[in-house]
Formats: sequence, structure tokens, C-alpha cells
Amino acid sequence: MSSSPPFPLLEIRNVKICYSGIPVISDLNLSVRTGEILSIVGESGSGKSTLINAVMGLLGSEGHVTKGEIFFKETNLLSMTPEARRRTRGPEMGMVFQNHASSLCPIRTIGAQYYEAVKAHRKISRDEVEGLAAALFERMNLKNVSRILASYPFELSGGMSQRVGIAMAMLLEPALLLTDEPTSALDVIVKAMVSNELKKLRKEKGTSIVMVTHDIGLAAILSDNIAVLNQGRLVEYGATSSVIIDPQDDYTRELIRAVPRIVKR
Ligand SMILES: Nc1ncnc2c1ncn2[C@@H]1O[C@H](COP(=O)(O)OP(=O)(O)OP(=O)(O)O)[C@@H](O)[C@H]1O
Repeated sequence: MSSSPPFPLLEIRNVKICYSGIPVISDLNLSVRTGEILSIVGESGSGKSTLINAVMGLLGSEGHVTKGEIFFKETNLLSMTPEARRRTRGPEMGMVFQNHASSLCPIRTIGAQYYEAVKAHRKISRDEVEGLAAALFERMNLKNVSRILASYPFELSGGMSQRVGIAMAMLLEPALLLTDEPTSALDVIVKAMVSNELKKLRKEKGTSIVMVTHDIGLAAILSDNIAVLNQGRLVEYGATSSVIIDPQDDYTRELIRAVPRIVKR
């Protein structure tokens, strides 16, 4: 008996995305299996954030998917009601925003926002949420849990805020984690540590991760597959080893050439 391959967790089919009628993504096809790490690489303005915001249903009032389908667990997200879509955000799909602090309410503490994020989907006490946050903060090398939980978003540095954002998205153990430049504000050591934690998350929980990044070097270390976007079009897409070793597109070659190398003398 022949068995057909499992349906991907996420499948983007022939998608076109416009802001106020102006197309920024065209004819885009991508899929992500359970437990896969996919990096979406490209220069500023190539449409990386637009694509993951479309998956999350967070394009804003001007942005629309005008063509195609986005399947998550075999359901077309684009035909779901706004309420059903809202329920998928958090427990099914988590998002780490490029600027995490600005995605939070500025006048409420991190602890209060953590508690609410979990309470909206699960019956849980404040102490239990703090326990979960403490374990995740430790993994992210964030010291002084109570101080962070008592802080307001503006009181955290960029690097702390990014790690708090990753921990917050991991709290509900989503099947799919979408991350927008998750390590851009981190120094080299913390960047390596956060990258390791993302890998561990995939290994331990089978989480699928879509990582948007400018950094094809980081994509090469972390991901199974790489998609390269240039001006809203997919110019290269495949297994990380083939994209890095044998890129077919000039733009991908340029991105790879731009990665600094450490030369041992
Ligand atoms: N809300 C919006 N309204 C109108 N145009 C937008 C909006 N958001 C993004 N764009 C445009 O869509 C295009 C893609 O932007 P997007 O932010 O997705 O690119 P990106 O690859 O993520 O860039 P970066 O790496 O700088 O974040 C750009 O031309 C941008 O100006």
C-alpha cells in the first residue's frame, strides 16, 4: 500500500499580497513540515515581514492577500472568520516581532501581559505563569525574573526585549513559531545561545519555525530549508546545503558573498 506524504503544517499557495492595491508579494509558494526550520532571507523591503504577517493575519487595514491560499493544518486561514483566526494566534501560531517592545502595551508590566497572554487560552494561575516564565527566561539567559516581570516594556534593553518576546511566544508551545529577525539586537554570544534554544525547541517539542532574517549566515547554521526573497518574488528555495553550496540565483550569490568570514592566520 502506498502512503501519500503528510500534509505540510503550513502551505502557502500562489499568494499575492498588496498594500492599498499595490503588490509587494507575487506568485509565492512555500511549505513548512512539522519540526522544520525554514529561513526567509532577503534585503530590506523584499517582503519578508509582510509574508509572515499575512500568515498571522496581521497585515493591518491596508494589507490584503489578493490571491492564493494559506493552509495551516489543512485549513485555509484566509477563509476563517476573524474570531477563529484570533484563536489560532498564541496556542497554534506564535510570533516574535522584530521590535517586540512595540507589540506590547506600554503601560502594563511584562508580568501582567504574560499572564493575560496565557489566561486567554488556558485556565492557569498567576503563580503558574510566573513559574513557566522563569523556566523560559533561564533558557534565554535572562537573569532576575521578578525584576523583568515587574518591568514595563520600555525598561528593557533591545536584546532583553527580544529574548522576552521569544519566551512569551514559547509559553503556549505553538505548533508554528514565526520569528522576525529574532536575534538582530543580540550580541554574538547571546545570539548563539538564542539560536541554540530555537533548535532545542524544535528538537524537544517538534515546533516548526519560520525565521525571517537578513543574515544568510545565521540561516545557514539554523535552518533545514532557505527561501530567498527579492522584491517580493521567491528567487531561490531549497535545502540549506544546496542553497549555500550551489546557489542558482545571482542575488543569492551576492547575499552569500556579503557574509563576513573569519580567517585564521
Ligand atoms: N503597512 C504598509 N503599508 C504600505 N506599504 C508597506 C507596509 N508595510 C510594508 N510595506 C511595503 O512593502 C514592502 C515590503 O516590506 P516588508 O516590511 O515586508 O519588507 P522586509 O523584507 O521585511 O524589510 P525589513 O527587512 O526592512 O523589515 C516594502 O516596499 C514596504 O515599504
